[in-house]
Amino acid sequence: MTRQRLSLFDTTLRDGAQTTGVDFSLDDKRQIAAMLDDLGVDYIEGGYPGANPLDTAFFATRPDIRARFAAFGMTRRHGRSVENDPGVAALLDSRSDAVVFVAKSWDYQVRVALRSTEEDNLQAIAQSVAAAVARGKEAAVDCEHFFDGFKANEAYALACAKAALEAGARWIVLCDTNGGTLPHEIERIVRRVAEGIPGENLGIHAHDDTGQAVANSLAAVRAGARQIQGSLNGLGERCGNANLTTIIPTLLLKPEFSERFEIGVTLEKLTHLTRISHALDELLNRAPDRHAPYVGASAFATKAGIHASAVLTDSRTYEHVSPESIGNQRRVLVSDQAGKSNIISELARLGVALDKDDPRLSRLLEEVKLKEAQGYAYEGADASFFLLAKRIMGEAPHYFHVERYSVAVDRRFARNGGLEDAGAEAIVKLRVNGETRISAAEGNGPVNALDLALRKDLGSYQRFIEDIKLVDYRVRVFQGGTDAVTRVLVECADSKGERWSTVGVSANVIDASFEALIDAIVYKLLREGAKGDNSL
Ligand SMILES: CC(=O)SCCNC(=O)CCNC(=O)[C@H](O)C(C)(C)COP(=O)(O)OP(=O)(O)OC[C@H]1O[C@@H](n2cnc3c(N)ncnc32)[C@H](O)[C@@H]1OP(=O)(O)O
Ligand SMILES: CC(=O)C(=O)O
Repeated sequence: MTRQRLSLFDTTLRDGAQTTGVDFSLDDKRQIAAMLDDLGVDYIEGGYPGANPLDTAFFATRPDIRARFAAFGMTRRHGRSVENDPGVAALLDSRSDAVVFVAKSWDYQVRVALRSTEEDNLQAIAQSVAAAVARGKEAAVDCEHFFDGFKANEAYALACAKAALEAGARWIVLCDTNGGTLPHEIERIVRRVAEGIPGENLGIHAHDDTGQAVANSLAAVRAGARQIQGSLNGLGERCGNANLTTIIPTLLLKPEFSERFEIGVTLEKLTHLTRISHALDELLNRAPDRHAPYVGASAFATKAGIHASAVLTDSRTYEHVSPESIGNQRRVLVSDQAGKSNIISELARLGVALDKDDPRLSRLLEEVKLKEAQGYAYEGADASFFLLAKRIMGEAPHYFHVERYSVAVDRRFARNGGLEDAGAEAIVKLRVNGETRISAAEGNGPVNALDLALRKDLGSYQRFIEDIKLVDYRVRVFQGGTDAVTRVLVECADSKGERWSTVGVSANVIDASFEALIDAIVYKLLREGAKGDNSL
């Protein structure tokens, strides 16, 4: 069976710029366009030239991309001619390959939002499209509010779409602008539209206000639409747009679509998708969504023991596609939901072999469950889990012994009550290499001071820990009330690029932090192959 071509239209840089909290720079736009182009989308909508200086500058030089570069903007305004509309002129003058006109297709919106007439709106669509085509641009029309408009006045919504097609638009994009339409409605309406407008001219632009933008896009494809608009990581106005990071793997990996359609993204490029999704978050300074379909860190993470046992026998038992196909990874987590299979798998990842019949494995599993009941969480603290395993296996050397530590917090206030100075001092007394050493340090807070004092003088072990950097510190208080227990997670890195996480638990946040910091150092010493101190 010959497969039909589906066009992918990315609007990360236009509708994505309408996301709350997202503020692209020119350089961000250039980098994202390059990533999208490399991925293989067909169109990159760069923004709205003429609406703001950033987008105008972005369209003043065409980025060096293979994809079609699309400029977005309104049809000519009510009461103006196309020739005399600066907004239309900015679109036509931009260095774009395609122009996407947004046009109302709901008669109520024409009257209320545009304060125009139905007839004038039809003319604005036709005249704007014709002007773009006359300038040698490919034209598309985003029929705003199409589905609500269709339900209210089917004839007028269709007339808007037809006016665009007859004026020469390549794509008539049906927009679920308010995002309230459901998949079965989308499928029914697109089928009806496709009776008068060829499917190869129809696109879908869905918003996620009912959490179904992806389902709505796929429903439109089933009904005949041949272009999908969407964005990376589902960025977009309000709840976002259809998430291309979910749609692309679905089109390539699910036979219902992969057997009927082809897209510009290859299976090889699909293996870059997880990296691209995370790179976008990195640019936006956002934490990646761990639970994102396909690309999230938890998308192929198995926590339950029953699942882990089966996944390790045959991954297809609990995975709908292979994580490698999207460049993601399988993770088998250690927690209170774990069985021996989880433990064996995580130990193997950490380079430790332990047989299923080894009694130390049962002891380790019991200890994990006991500790988790006290508040420890090994799922995000692989180094502490490694140390726990090594201690139970009798393979954890003693390096040093902390006799005591103390921390003082210093706050000085000005006469007007404002904070004048703030800091903390810590003292750590420990035995190492047969000697007692006392180290003091100042820090910007108690944990910082403690960390610096602890790592100031570890005798012969100092050279192994010089390059440790504390890169993340997270505190969670749970159980609530006066019996609250504090869990601290610490993430460290070294100059080799290794990262490891440790956990500490106590009623006291400083004690919990101290425990996590000690684990972080001991883990590094163990990984570096440092010999234990026999004098302890
Ligand atoms: C569904 C969507 O996501 S559409 C995309 C929305 N994106 C944006 O709006 C982001 C960029 N927008 C902007 O920077 C500004 O809104 C601009 C520069 C485009 C326009 O700014 P202003 O001239 O100050 O107008 P304002 O934003 O207040 O109102 C929009 C105007 O466009 C008119 N308009 C809206 N849609 C259309 C349309 N499809 N065709 C013609 N005119 C339209 C409105 O009637 C209103 O007209 P008015 O100024 O006579 O009242
Ligand atoms: C065009 C657009 O972004 C919408 O109708 O939602």
